[in-house]
Amino acid sequence: MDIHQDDHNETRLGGERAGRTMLKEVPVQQAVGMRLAHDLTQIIPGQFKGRLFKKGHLITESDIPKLLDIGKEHIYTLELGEQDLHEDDAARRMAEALIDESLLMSEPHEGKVSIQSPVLGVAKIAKDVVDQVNRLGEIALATIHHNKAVAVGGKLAATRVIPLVVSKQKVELVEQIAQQYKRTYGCAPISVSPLPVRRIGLLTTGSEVYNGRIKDKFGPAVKAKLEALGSVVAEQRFVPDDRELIVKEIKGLVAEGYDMILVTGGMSVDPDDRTPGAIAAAGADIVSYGTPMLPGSMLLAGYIGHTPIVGLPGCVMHDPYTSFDVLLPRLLLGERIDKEDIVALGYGGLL
Ligand SMILES: Nc1nc2c(c(=O)[nH]1)N[C@H]1C(S)=C(S)[C@@H](COP(=O)(O)OP(=O)(O)OC[C@H]3O[C@@H](n4cnc5c(N)ncnc54)[C@H](O)[C@@H]3O)O[C@H]1N2
Ligand code: MOO
Repeated sequence: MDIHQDDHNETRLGGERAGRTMLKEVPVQQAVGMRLAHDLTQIIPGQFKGRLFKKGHLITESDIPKLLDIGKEHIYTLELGEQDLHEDDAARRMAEALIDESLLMSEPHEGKVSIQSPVLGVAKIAKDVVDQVNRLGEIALATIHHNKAVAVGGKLAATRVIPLVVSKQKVELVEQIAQQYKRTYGCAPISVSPLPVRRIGLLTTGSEVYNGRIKDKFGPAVKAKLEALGSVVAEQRFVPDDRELIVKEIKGLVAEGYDMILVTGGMSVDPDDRTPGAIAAAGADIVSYGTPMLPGSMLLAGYIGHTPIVGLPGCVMHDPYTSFDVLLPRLLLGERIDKEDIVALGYGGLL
């Protein structure tokens, strides 16, 4: 947007357009009785970052030292042109256009509108749309990653324009991009798929655990990860490092009709690591043994019929974020994982 300085204290936004916005700079000492044109921010590192004064605040004599303390020697008075939008309204309109109507939208705060999830779910974010919108310039649309789990009230996205005032036309372009996406895909570019409650069958391998030499640490770790996503371990069984016994118990868990089977331990290169072979022998279609993500490289993902089966390597027991944690939200939604999903883990997958 063009900004033309008309004289010492008046700024015109929008060049020669009709209905242009007039911004006037007023020294704070002369601003008593005027209203602020936008939220004003204070930052005290380590202590405070936020709104000190709200848009529309009526300036009083006692505000003057506070304004000077945050470096404001002038304030703007604003006459909004009919072809322009204030940053608060632009942020609000962009958010309304882009999000599913079930999502929670904040009031503008320092020009920013935040979008939160009303449910425990999985973020569904159209990256192409986010890129298209941000390519327009003067706009910030920030989101979390597609397919990330999000808690109730968890942040999904935020919108803001860069200048105080932006042309309506630019916001209309955002609305058109969002409309086009909705027409093509039948859903908003930013939405959440609620996580259903799934019942999981867990098989823990390892003779050292089975024989009581050490206490099981996999069970509690896997239970915590599933519970955080609203699902439950319905049953945990234990087996020593014996291929035939592992195959038998996998088949037993499948017969119980659980939504997903997880098999822990024995996933790497030792002669006692029997789990990948046993999963194959139990009749699984293997999508991938191994993922290009560290931690979680020795994970196996496959299906027995429609039931996902995942071999979990040792790291899942102690690392908070592994390839399992990336795939888990989609597995719980019932989305089919394919080889390309595994391939995609490599870029950015070194933690
Ligand atoms: N030479 C190589 N070494 C390792 C490789 C490799 O490719 N070459 N891969 C590494 C990766 S990655 C992982 S992850 C680990 C472990 O993988 P495993 O799934 O085979 O784990 P285990 O050998 O069965 O056990 C490792 C460790 O964890 C303890 N464990 C296993 N299950 C339980 C349980 N339920 N509760 C408590 N503790 C458990 C086990 O006793 C071992 O101490 O291999 C790397 N090494
Ligand atoms: O499967 Mo390992 O987890 O990369 O540590």
